[in-house]
Amino acid sequence: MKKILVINPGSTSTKIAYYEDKKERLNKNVHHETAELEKFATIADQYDYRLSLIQSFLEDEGIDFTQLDAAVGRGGSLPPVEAGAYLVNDQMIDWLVNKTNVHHASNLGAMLANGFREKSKADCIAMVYDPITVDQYHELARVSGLKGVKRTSIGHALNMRAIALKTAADLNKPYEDANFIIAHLGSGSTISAHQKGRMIDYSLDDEGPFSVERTGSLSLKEFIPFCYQMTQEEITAWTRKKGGMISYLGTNSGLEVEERILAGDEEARLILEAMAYQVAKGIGELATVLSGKVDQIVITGGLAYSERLMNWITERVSFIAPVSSVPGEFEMEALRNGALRVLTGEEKAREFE
Ligand SMILES: Nc1ncnc2c1ncn2[C@@H]1O[C@H](COP(=O)(O)OP(=O)(O)O)[C@@H](O)[C@H]1O
Ligand SMILES: CCCC(=O)OP(=O)(O)O
Repeated sequence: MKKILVINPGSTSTKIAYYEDKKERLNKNVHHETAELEKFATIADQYDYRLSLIQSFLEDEGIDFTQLDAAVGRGGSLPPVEAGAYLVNDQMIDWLVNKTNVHHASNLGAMLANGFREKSKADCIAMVYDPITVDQYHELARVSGLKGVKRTSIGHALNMRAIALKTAADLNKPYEDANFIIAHLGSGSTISAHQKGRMIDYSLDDEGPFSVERTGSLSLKEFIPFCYQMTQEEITAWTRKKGGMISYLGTNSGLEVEERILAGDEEARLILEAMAYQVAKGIGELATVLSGKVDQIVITGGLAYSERLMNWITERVSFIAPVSSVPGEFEMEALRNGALRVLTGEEKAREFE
């Protein structure tokens, strides 16, 4: 029996799960107070705080973390990498702490997994799976339109690949023979074009549709003047934490917006419908990347629970391919499955270099 601890750090919480083989023994979302996290200057500085909080939580739940076979974390902003498993090593931690310029909570995944590996038995491994920087872009997708400005593949690779594999299994078609468009709509959003088992292009929430907190694409001529009124940190926070739906409606909660629409709030309806409209445009754009050969369109993430949003998107894109939804995310299971495949020798974990 393989004992696996899964750690998925988010901006306001750390999801943790403990499995014995595929059996889930614990699955919890440990919430972090904003005031607590604001005390730390950087994401990496949150390490000790999150580690001890998770440890006390595991102790309270009677989970023995000294006998783990694997501690697996959501992979953060590594340099562009192939999909799959990566063992945590000193180079990886050095990159996430000192070198990356994408400061995202997932960067703590490798560090926290390593922290629990150090507390566990000698043969326990620490690894990450399908980090946010999985890069399978094809050559054309890398050209941005301005030399020197890169198009980078940074998104919800873990959940999108898990959903793609699930969809392929549901359709009884090998993933390597299938073409899908998978839209992850959570706090952030990524839409991905999967061609024969590879995510060859994305429509992201900093260059495609807006999400609940992020702006999506903006008119450069309208936006450039703002860049002269703020620091780089301020403008990054504004566009990534205070953009999109929250900038119009003051909330990042799709649930609250649904309630407002039910109560007759016309602005709430307009903005949610505009989000659906932009997501549909993103899907349409990626359908051209696949030359219209799309087996299935799948909407996932928390917003896929919204029937209203699903209907608005489906109305516009169902001419391309059948549309289905897998609400929520399957990141914990995907991390567990990756660790299990490595522990059983079905998949080889790469060394990060
Ligand atoms: N039934 C629902 N209707 C509308 N929005 C929902 C529903 N359930 C969850 N959401 C919204 O989904 C978003 C969170 O998605 P989620 O995938 O959990 O994000 P993350 O894991 O990135 O924080 C929130 O805006 C939340 O309010
Ligand atoms: C940075 C790409 C992945 C991402 O946006 O994740 P969250 O939505 O969890 O912030």
